[in-house]
Amino acid sequence: MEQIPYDEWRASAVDPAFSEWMRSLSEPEWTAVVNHPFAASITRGDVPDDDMRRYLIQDFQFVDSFTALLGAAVACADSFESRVPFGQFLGEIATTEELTYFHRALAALGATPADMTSPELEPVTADFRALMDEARTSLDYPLVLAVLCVAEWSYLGWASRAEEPLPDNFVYREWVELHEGPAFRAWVHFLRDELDRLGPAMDEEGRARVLDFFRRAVRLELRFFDMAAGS
Ligand SMILES: Cc1ncc(CN)c(N)n1
Repeated sequence: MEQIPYDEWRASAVDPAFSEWMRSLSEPEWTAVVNHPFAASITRGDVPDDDMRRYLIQDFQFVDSFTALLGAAVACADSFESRVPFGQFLGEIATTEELTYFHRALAALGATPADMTSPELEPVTADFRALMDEARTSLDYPLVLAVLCVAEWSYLGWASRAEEPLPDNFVYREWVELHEGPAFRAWVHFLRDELDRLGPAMDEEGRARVLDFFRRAVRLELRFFDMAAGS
């Protein structure tokens, strides 16, 4: 999509938020992620076991780098008020998502301990980890935010399309619930608000850099679901 400078774009935008500028410039991939057939299949609970196992094994490796990236956000956020939500979410991910959900879901899907600790990384998983590591080692708060925001906002996008009743099988139901609901919405809201606060004060070059990380993350989200779907 053509890259319209933020200042020009916001003059006529319905929602002039910086995060919305980046999201709209990440089409058509953004819409392809939130409407991805694999994600829709999760919400219905009808992913074949082998595919769900492969996806979660790879995602556990994603979550490892994602957790490190949250730590970087605590370190490089520009105020105490901004550090706190990252610390809170870090605590949740380390208990709910990592320790509980992944272990139970992968056990239910027949994964071995080696699948969790040392699986062969799919190319997209390695590329996603490399992007998160690049953002983490930059310790550049807007870049860290861009990658975190894509990961969480896009997941809220597909998970909020789930129809009630959610699947009985906890592997699917809990994965949807982890990415939906008031607390997760507030978290995504916070990430977007932070970008919306910082973006307008940046110069064009700085914004282009944040946009580049945002777009790369969106493309990786799409490749990740494509990998999971075996396409
Ligand atoms: C690939 C991916 N992207 C995002 C999320 C949401 N934390 C995730 N678990 N995995």
